[in-house]
Amino acid sequence: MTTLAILTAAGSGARLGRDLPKALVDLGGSPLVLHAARRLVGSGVVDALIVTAPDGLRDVVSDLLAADDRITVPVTVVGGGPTRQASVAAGLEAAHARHDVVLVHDAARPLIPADLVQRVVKAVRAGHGAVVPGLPVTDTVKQVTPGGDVEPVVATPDRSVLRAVQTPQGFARELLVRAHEAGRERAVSEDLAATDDAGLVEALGEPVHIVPGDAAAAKITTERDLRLAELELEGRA
Ligand SMILES: Nc1ccn([C@@H]2O[C@H](COP(=O)(O)OP(=O)(O)OP(=O)(O)O)[C@@H](O)[C@H]2O)c(=O)n1
Ligand SMILES: C[C@](O)(CO)[C@H](O)COP(=O)(O)O
Repeated sequence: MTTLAILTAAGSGARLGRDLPKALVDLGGSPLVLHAARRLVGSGVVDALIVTAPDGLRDVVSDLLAADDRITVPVTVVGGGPTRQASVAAGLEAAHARHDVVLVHDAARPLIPADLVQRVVKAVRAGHGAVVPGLPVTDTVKQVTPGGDVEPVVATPDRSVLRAVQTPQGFARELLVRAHEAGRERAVSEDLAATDDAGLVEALGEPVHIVPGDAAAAKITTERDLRLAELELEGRA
């Protein structure tokens, strides 16, 4: 019974707008991918890592992880695909079948607390095949017909039943493999691809469960998010 984490780091970071891929952008002296890898390993419940790296940067990512003394589990670095879904699928293909639980985590969420990782793994090991951390939605949410500067509102969903989901998402390995195989055709383009792995499990008709998320696991998409992560790291958030 071992747990593998697939750490997605192959995105370009277009919305961050730096001249290097987002996973390699510095946060408090270390690149995002290293923060995320350290915290996954530091949780004590991850036995191996597979990292998806941008084209042409596999060696750079490999060397970074190999040089860090906090990365004490075996690491494999694979090339990513054109979408996050394709990158996770590439990671899964490289996964050894001995790992019965697989976490999928974004390098873009570098500051995950150990207890969040532990909570997800514990719920999968308790028998839930797909487990996702989520936070209550605090804004009122409107459903619109998108397009144009002024969009018509269609509905106001009841926010008490909504959760904003994060990573790491945890899965029984065979369920995640089945979900990616069934959704394979969607992985080619951003328009079709699932934005998270749990979505592929839902498409199979299999149950997905939510455990409490953590604000510290926020995703870095823009410069503002990076500034907030700096504050979080300094304990000032
Ligand atoms: N083809 C891709 C696209 C994304 N990711 C990873 O998936 C996570 C979530 O993606 P996102 O935050 O959207 O990252 P980017 O795609 O890099 O950002 P952007 O959309 O702004 O380019 C990130 O850790 C990113 O590295 C990946 O491994 N392979
Ligand atoms: C998987 C994810 O982190 C869950 O919130 C997120 O959907 C991935 O980010 P993206 O910007 O939608 O690719």
